[in-house]
Amino acid sequence: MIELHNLKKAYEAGKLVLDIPALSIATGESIGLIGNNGAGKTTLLSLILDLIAPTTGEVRSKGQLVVRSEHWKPYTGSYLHEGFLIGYLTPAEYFRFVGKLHGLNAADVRTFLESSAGFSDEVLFETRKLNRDLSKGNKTKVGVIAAMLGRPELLIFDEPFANLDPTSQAWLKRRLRQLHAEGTTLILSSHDLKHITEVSQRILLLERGRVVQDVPTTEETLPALEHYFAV
Ligand SMILES: Nc1ncnc2c1ncn2[C@@H]1O[C@H](COP(=O)(O)OP(=O)(O)OP(=O)(O)O)[C@@H](O)[C@H]1O
Repeated sequence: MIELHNLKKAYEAGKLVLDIPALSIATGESIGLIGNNGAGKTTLLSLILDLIAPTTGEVRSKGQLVVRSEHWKPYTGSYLHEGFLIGYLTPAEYFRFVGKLHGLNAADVRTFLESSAGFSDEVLFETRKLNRDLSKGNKTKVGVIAAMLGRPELLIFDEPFANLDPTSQAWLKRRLRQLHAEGTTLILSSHDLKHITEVSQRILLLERGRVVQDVPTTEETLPALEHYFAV
C-alpha cells in the first residue's frame, strides 16, 4: 500500500534527518515505529502524509505519488499532533465537521461516537469547551476518534498512547487490534515498547533517520527491544 523509494529529508542543508532507500508497507499490515527522540519518526509520518516535502525520493500510496495526487486522502485517517484539531470548535462540532467530509450525517457521527464509549465519554462529546482548551490527553482522544470516523483503510498515528489514562490506553489497543483484524493498515509511532509491540505485527526501529531493524513482532521482540534501549 505504501512504498518509499530513496526517501531523504534534510530540514537544513547537509543535515539529513531521514534516509530510507526502500521500504514497503503492505495493505493490512500494522507497523510500529520506534526510536529515540529525534530518530525521525514524526518526519517519516509527515512525509507519508505529504505534510512536508522530501528533499529527494518519493512516497507512493496505492501506487500513486502522494505529492501529486489527492486519491489517498479519502482512505487515509491520521492524527500526529494537536495542530490537526480546529482549536475554535468544540469536540462535537469538530466531529460533525470531520464526519461531513466523509459524507456522514449527525446521526451517523453520534452512532460512531457511541461505539467509542469507554475511550471518550459523554462529557467529552458534550462539553462546551473548545478543542484548544482541552487537556493533552483529551486532545489526543478527539484527534484519534476523528481520524477513525469514516473508517479509513489506512490509519497513521504519532504517539497515540501518550497522555492517555490506562483505561483509554487499553481501549485504544483493543480498537487498533480489532481494526487490524478487519484489514485496516496501521502505521503508529510510540515510545511505549509494550503498547507498540502489543498492537503491531511488524516493528521498524529508526536510529538517526535510518531503519536499523525491520522485524516481525514475536514473543521475543519486547524483551529484545527493552534490552536494546536499556544501554
Ligand atoms: N521543522 C524542523 N526544522 C528543523 N529540524 C527539524 C524540524 N522537525 C524536526 N527536525 C529535526 O529532525 C530530526 C528528527 O525529528 P523527528 O521529530 O522526526 O524525530 P522523532 O523520532 O519523531 O522524535 P521524538 O521521539 O522526539 O518525537 C530531529 O533532529 C529534529 O530536531
